[in-house]
Amino acid sequence: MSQQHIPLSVLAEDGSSVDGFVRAVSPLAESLVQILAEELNIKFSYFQHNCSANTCYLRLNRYPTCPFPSKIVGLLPHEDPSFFTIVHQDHIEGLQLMKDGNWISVKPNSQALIVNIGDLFRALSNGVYTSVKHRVIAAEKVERFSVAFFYGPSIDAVIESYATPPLYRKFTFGEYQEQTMKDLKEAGEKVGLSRFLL
Ligand SMILES: O=C(O)CCC(=O)C(=O)O
Ligand SMILES: [Fe+2]
Repeated sequence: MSQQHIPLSVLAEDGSSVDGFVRAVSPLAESLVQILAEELNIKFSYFQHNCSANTCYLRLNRYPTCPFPSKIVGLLPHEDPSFFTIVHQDHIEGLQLMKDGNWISVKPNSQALIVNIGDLFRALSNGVYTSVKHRVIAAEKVERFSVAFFYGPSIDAVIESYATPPLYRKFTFGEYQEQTMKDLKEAGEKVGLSRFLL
């Protein structure tokens, strides 16, 4: 597969479809974060302080056709490292979610958006919101595209469980990213939030 990461701050307001997507999804992300934060009594100012067009980004995913779809995964199983992610997929099946130990296929719908809670909201909400493990399977005959909008903070943002007793120790987003890189290098996979369990 190929991926392109674009920080929102470098997107030109050029009327392109990527620009249009960001302009439609950014206010949606702001509304969602207000609703999710209010449920937990977390102040919206926390997100206003830590998240901006310099810290949120788009990922453009392209999954080329694959002659051995049963042997090759399009995108490896992972939880997103953001507060949450808003995904727009095309009409090709491929995205799967882990539920009760089984992979469940998400019915493709190019008229709908998918919202995935990421590890940071899981930690902040003390596990009330759950980051769902997902992957993308490869397809033999058709190419697939998706766009993911990652609502995340700056590297110095402090992530602290809002409830007591906390399930996770306090950490910065920078620490989380460093740990992820280390795990990818040493263990070959992302271990994720369980590294920060108390
Ligand atoms: O392609 C998809 O449907 C999901 C993409 C995704 O999970 C990601 O970019 O993190
Ligand atoms: Fe993802």
